[in-house]
Amino acid sequence: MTQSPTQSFDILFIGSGQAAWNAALPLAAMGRKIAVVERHKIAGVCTSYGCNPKIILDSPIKVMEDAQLYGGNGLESSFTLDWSKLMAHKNSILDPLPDKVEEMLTGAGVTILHGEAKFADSRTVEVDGVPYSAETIVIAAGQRPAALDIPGSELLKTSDDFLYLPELPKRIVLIGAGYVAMELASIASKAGAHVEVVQTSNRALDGFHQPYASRLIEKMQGDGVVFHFEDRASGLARQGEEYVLTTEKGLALPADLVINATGRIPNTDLLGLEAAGVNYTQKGIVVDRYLRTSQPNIYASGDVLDKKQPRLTPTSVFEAKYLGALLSGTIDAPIEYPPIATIAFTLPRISQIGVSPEEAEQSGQYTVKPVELGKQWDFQGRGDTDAHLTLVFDRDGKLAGAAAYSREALDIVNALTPIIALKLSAEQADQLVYAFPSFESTIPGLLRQGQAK
Ligand SMILES: Cc1cc2nc3c(=O)[nH]c(=O)nc-3n(C[C@H](O)[C@H](O)[C@H](O)COP(=O)(O)OP(=O)(O)OC[C@H]3O[C@@H](n4cnc5c(N)ncnc54)[C@H](O)[C@@H]3O)c2cc1C
Ligand SMILES: NC(=O)c1ccc[n+]([C@@H]2O[C@H](COP(=O)([O-])OP(=O)(O)OC[C@H]3O[C@@H](n4cnc5c(N)ncnc54)[C@H](O)[C@@H]3O)[C@@H](O)[C@H]2O)c1
Repeated sequence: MTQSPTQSFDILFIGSGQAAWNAALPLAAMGRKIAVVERHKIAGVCTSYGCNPKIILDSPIKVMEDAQLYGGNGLESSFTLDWSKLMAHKNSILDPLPDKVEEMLTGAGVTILHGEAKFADSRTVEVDGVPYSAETIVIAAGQRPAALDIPGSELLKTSDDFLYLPELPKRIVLIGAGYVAMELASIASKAGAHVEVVQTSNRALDGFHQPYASRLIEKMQGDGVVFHFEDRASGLARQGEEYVLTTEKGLALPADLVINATGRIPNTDLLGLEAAGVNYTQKGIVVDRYLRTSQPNIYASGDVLDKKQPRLTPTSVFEAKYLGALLSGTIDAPIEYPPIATIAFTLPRISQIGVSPEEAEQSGQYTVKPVELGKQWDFQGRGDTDAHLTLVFDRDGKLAGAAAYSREALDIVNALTPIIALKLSAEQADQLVYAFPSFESTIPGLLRQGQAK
């Protein structure tokens, strides 16, 4: 029997998430022969197991809490959250998206290969054992939840499971207090579950402005979330209908669901990177300033990279767009990352961009100005009375960073992003006429604080 010749492509992407399709699409539109390999759902984590399902589940919960803040002030609200209906609503919106993204890609001429990709050599990728060759290969394989090495670990669930729960369990224990654990704790507790958090250190949301993380912990404790700090999960067992999580300090926490949220690891282990000569560390694939790996025809983008930038969807999109331009020959310059806004979608939210107040204090090169947003009439009107903003100004008095604690922290950080990224001065901001009333309309006034001695 004659073997069919190996199909070849100009560029083959491993993974179909934001870090891949935002490059694959423009390159295909330019006439390049593109393949995208995906072993699971098309469009990756953000679409089905990350940002999108999380925010659909969070949104009505925020509406409930926002409305409750008007209690006694003209809006008497009483809501009932039906988790199963909310989950069905979320699924009805998001379940069709992978097919829609696949149609969009194939419509542009991209070949989708469903299966597990593994390098045979630096120009050949096997998909479920079938070889395909490509001149250029982009690794955009993302991350997955880290495993926890404790007895009974096979009983642990992850955020992937939480985001598809048909019913909300009565008692949930979350291991970890990073983005994933804090966001899920916020949703689950407000939706009616009893939530406990076991965390190794004495802090939550590492990397965020810690006074705000402490405020958030207090607020969540007030909502009934129980935090067990400076402790570690040591074992999980099933006892009849329930689970019991034991900890190193001797706690035995009964629960209906135990979620491991102790971090995410890069999907580098099954790729056969040695066969391709691609260097990587435990944190991900090593690239140069052109997102090129140790093998010159192989690039990488998104969460799978070993990088200092936050592993977020906007970072993956930025890298994919950069690669799209680089591989089409439109640009030849190294990647220059702008300041990247980040937010924990808790209630209230915590957001941050640019130089953090902690970095500013350490370097001594900046001025840090606190702003009591919660004392302003508009925040008081909405009941967002704990809202707070910390601004970081550089030596020229320009805004270099900001951290916000507020129900509106998303809008606040997005409003400040162009000011920081474009390094606008107070005088330039004076030329921006925003709609009023709004946080944006206060920005010129806030920027003048950078000039005050
Ligand atoms: C619970 C949760 C909430 C989040 N919320 C937010 C948020 O609110 N905002 C935000 O900005 N970010 C959020 N993130 C992070 C965001 O989802 C990621 O940064 C983003 O999805 C990264 O995109 P990517 O394309 O690099 O990787 P991914 O989306 O992980 O895509 C990689 C793809 O590669 C595939 N793959 C891996 N190995 C192979 C292989 N060998 N063969 C074939 N296919 C393979 C995977 O199946 C996957 O589909 C969240 C993450 C989680 C887990
Ligand atoms: N809003 C967003 O943008 C968003 C939301 C969710 C996830 N994400 C992305 O996903 C990534 C992963 O988030 P994550 O929360 O899984 O990881 P993380 O690294 O942010 O947090 C993990 C937490 O687990 C704790 N921990 C580690 N081992 C432990 C143990 N044995 N017992 C108890 N606690 C332990 C750590 O101290 C840390 O607090 C984030 O870095 C981010 O890039 C982003």
